[in-house]
Amino acid sequence: MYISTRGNYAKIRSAEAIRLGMVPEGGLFVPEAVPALDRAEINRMAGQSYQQIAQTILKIFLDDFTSEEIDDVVSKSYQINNFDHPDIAPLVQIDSRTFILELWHGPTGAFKDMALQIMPRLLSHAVQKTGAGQEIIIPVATSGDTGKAALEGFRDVPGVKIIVFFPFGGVSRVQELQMITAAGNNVHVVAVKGNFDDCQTAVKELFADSRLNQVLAEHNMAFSSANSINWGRLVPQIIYYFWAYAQMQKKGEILPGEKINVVVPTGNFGNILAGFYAHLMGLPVHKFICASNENKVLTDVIRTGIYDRRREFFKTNSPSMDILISSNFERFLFEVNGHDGDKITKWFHQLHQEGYFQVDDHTKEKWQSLFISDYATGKETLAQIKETFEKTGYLLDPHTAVGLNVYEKYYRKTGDNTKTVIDATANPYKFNHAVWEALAGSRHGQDKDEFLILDELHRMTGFPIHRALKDLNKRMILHDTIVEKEELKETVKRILAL
Ligand SMILES: N[C@@H](CCOP(=O)(O)O)C(=O)O
Repeated sequence: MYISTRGNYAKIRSAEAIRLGMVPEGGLFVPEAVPALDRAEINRMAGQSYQQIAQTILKIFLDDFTSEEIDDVVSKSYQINNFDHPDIAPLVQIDSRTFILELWHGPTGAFKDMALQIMPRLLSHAVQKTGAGQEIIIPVATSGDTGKAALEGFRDVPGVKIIVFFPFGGVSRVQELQMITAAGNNVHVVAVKGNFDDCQTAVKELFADSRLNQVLAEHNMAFSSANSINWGRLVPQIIYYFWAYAQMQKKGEILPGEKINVVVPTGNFGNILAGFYAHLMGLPVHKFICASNENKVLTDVIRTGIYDRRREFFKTNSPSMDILISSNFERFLFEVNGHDGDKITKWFHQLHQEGYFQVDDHTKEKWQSLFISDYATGKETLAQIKETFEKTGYLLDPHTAVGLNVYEKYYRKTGDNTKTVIDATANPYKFNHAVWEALAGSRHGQDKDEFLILDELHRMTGFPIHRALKDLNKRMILHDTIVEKEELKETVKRILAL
């Protein structure tokens, strides 16, 4: 069963949680209890395919779906037409202790595809199961990657309309083009004069607006979410942590039961939280290393227990992590403080009203031996891309470079030789200007055409061009709406003709 992090909603089954997206009154759905996998089952995964591991994990969490339904969605989602690598998420070794988990082989070149290729199928089943029969409206807030992955995943899905809001000027040109050229008879893309937090806050307000939800219901519509606030987005992300562990075991890099480190560059805390759920299920993890860019609200809260968003918002060269209000930290706090919904309600109310909260020492102690946090500046990010390429021939995107940079700092400080998996969250060619600046050592490329740079980078590095980016500059612009951040609700009403 699924419960609300704020204790303000009845227990529901997974299909209902996925259909609703988030708790309408505020709060996120989480499993009432996290099921444990026994050691033998985790060891068996070393001989299994990505699809088999996916089936195991999904069946545990989505037990109101039939086994046939899960098998069907898994085989349709994680297949070679959707992912350009037979491993789905290949694990690449770059030195004796460091392994890069490439999560960007899906259709849009970002880790979001790992969940957004399967989630639309889960949502369609969820809608049928809950008998709601309404048209599902999915407002999405994105800092660049979720938007395109959701547009791709939900394109032409019957009974669904998707409206993506991205910060105008706050995403890379490739990310922007991927979204504004998105085809499909049910997709809308809107640029917002604001940052990601403005988009995400406004989207959450739509869910909480009872009058608007009533009007929607009168038109036989209902909101759901494709962001990681939806449990249906998060649960598929648990799979790849077990997969990575299984690959390490299979390659003989670790012994059964040996602990690994997991490094996650993260802004909305969803990706690292999925790893934490894997750990709660029994995945042997020594340290989770949470890596931020200059918007280091997560680094600070993990270190000090004080969540404070009253700070300057930086536009960085790892824009997908330009986030100060990290939705999934709420789920994390709920797990570590023993499901105390009252505390969560108090803290998140204070965050909303006053811009900060401080957790008690007891709560902070619960994560301090397991979680490490640090951040990389823009300059360090570029230097990491260059250094890694020169040393290993491996090309990092800026977000993955943030992860590796933070990990290297941790390694220098501790000498911890534990084998380490770093989530590679995006294809480097989604961020050509930053990668060019890193490798060429100058900002000259900033004024150059994005796709000329892409070609030059390709020539320089030999790194293959992701299929999603090949003819992106030749596609027609289909979405050109730009709105003020205060106009988001009106925009939704206009699109839906309410
Ligand atoms: N980094 C994300 C922000 C939204 O995160 P999500 O995991 O909640 O969808 C993005 O690229 O849009």
